[in-house]
Amino acid sequence: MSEALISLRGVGKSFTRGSTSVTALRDIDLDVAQGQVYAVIGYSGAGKSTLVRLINGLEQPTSGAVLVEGKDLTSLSAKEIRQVRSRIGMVFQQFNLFGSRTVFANIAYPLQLAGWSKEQQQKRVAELLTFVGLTDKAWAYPEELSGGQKQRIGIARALATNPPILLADEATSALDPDTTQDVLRLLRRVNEELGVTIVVITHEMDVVRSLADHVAVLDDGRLVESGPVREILAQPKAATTRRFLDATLRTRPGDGELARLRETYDGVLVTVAVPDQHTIGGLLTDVVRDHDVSFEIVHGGYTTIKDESIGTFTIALQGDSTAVERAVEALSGAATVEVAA
Ligand SMILES: Nc1ncnc2c1ncn2[C@@H]1O[C@H](COP(=O)(O)OP(=O)(O)OP(=O)(O)O)[C@@H](O)[C@H]1O
Repeated sequence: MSEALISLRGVGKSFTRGSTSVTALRDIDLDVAQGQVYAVIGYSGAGKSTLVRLINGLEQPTSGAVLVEGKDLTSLSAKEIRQVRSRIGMVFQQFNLFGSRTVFANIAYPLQLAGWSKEQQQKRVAELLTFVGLTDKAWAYPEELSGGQKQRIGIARALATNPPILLADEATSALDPDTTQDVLRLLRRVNEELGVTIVVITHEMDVVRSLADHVAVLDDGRLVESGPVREILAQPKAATTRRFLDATLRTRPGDGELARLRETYDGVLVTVAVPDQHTIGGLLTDVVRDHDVSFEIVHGGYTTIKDESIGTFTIALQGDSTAVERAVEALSGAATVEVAA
């Protein structure tokens, strides 16, 4: 049995409509370990919703296997799939609250379905309302709440029966930037304080940056890149990932910016990603001291990822070609380095 809480093994999914077939996912391998916040990012049509429906057992893959807590969903009965689904809390973009029920009744609903007693329900709903900071809204109706408050209630309801996994499908896409940050902070607490493993589906790199520790990038049904967020942000390999980053992080020069820098500055353009705020100065000082080169910082800055920051600086490195090569080698020993072609 794999150690991952969720595993996709060579998963493909096609839909057939009449004589045409659409392939939504191709040969996806993905492992989400217990305790992780794993983001799946992709543009519209990349296959994100299909992936969610496969993980929560609403659809079966055309090929490959989906495992949740070691159970292969492709080999389970409908009843067994329902049991697996009860281990996954769902949070939706449009909140999906019952408008005719109070906040209390919305959160109590899954408890009622699971057969909890009235007293147990009351105790659990009170705990959840405290956790999401909305004890004063127990008797309000969803229409009386702001979008952010609705999503807090959506999260409380998803957590009601203590599922070990939370699947958040574009959970902040309907919210403004400030409210988005509040909800992302709440999701982090869900992960850190309650130990819930979270899979976040999003089209926003900012969500990945503030919340996730791992990320997979989907493009046209393919998983084009995956790994720790810090590594992918520091050195994205796939063109799709770079597009996402160029749109959100101003610290990495895009192709147009690199062309402009090349016209403006002499020397070799080198982009250096450093792991924290205290590294770049010392690193560049050492390189200039040890090698016969000079430099100018021409682009870059710091970006916050969860509570840490990484710096990405583009420098124009000047000197003879051997010295520049050695300097790049020295930088590569201490940081992630990309030399512009
Ligand atoms: N039930 C279906 N029948 C036919 N085609 C489908 C079905 N569900 C999804 N698709 C197709 O599969 C591809 C991926 O769709 P999916 O909804 O998973 O993408 P997405 O990344 O979630 O996009 P969005 O962000 O726009 O929701 C699209 O080409 C879509 O048209």
